[in-house]
Amino acid sequence: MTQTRFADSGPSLEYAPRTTLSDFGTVADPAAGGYLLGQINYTTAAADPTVSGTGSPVLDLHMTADPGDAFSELWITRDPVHSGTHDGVVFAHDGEYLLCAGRVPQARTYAAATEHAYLAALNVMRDLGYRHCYRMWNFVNQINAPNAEGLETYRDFCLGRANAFEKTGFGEDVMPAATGIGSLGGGIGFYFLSGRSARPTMIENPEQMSAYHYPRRYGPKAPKFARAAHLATAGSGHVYVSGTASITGHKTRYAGDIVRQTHVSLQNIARVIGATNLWEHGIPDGHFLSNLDHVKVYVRHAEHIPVVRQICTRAFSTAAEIRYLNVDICRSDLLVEIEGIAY
Ligand SMILES: O=C(O)C1=C[C@@H](O)[C@H](O)C=C1
Ligand SMILES: CC(=O)C(=O)O
Repeated sequence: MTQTRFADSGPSLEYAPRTTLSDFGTVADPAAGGYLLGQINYTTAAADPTVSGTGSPVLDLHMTADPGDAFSELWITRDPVHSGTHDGVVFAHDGEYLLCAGRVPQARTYAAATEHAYLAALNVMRDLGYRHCYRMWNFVNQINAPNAEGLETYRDFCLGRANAFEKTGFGEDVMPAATGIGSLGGGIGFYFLSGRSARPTMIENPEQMSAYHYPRRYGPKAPKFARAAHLATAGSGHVYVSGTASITGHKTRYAGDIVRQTHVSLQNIARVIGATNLWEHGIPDGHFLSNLDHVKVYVRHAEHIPVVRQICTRAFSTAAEIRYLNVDICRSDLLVEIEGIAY
């Protein structure tokens, strides 16, 4: 696959859907100048995706055991949305952006069902003309456990995803940013953001091997995602940063050491969004960690959350929305993973 390095990100678009991490159950108010492209609930039980009474996709993810920690991620867009369903996938689009969401029910193995669900979502994007997918999220229950055939569930998921990408040619030029993280139940929930004319630029980290080049020791098919995706919108654009962990090259660093893993994760993010690296990718404006917002911090062990919170509070802006989630990470020796969006 050729890596897009100096992609023409095309004209600056006037807007891109913005999100907010609201208290659970909050619903966007069109009167407040926005339309709800999709609502993702990080909550205490998983459910199949639905289209709400007001015509927005809703996906419930089992991401917390405490109802008090549940929150909703609301993707707000500028124009009225049209919604629909196709083969288990729900979607909404506003003429420029599309959000689609799906779920693969709990199963003994996941590759075939993941491939089918991904193909449904990729077909929706293609058929509606939103070919430029720039961000994917995947929430995989029992992510480190062996499936019924002894293959780690994450690797099983990666196999199905890769097969869907290969069958459609998706990702051959521009790979989206992504997150692939554990959950507390509900099989595999996923949601994607895609644009019609917004051509994302995929961003890689020179300190890390591109995940899609990982050697076979990490699974039969490599994970398929970029370290970040830049969307050229008005101003400096948005940088969607993938889930980022304590990996340099292709190896996990500081196994067992939560403090050092947190610092390496933050260093990786700072490197990806920094001016030097973005310039290398043809993007003139760099960012700092203090520019990151809508941060999700995934921590394997609950007892580590206080120290991770202490480190992240110092690293990010006091204005940043940050949520901490106690879930498994896609490699059994990883203790923490961080994602966010730089505006
Ligand atoms: O497989 C993924 O999409 C993925 C896994 C983790 O490395 C991280 O969450 C980023 C993406
Ligand atoms: C495993 C992980 O977080 C990565 O591949 O970036």
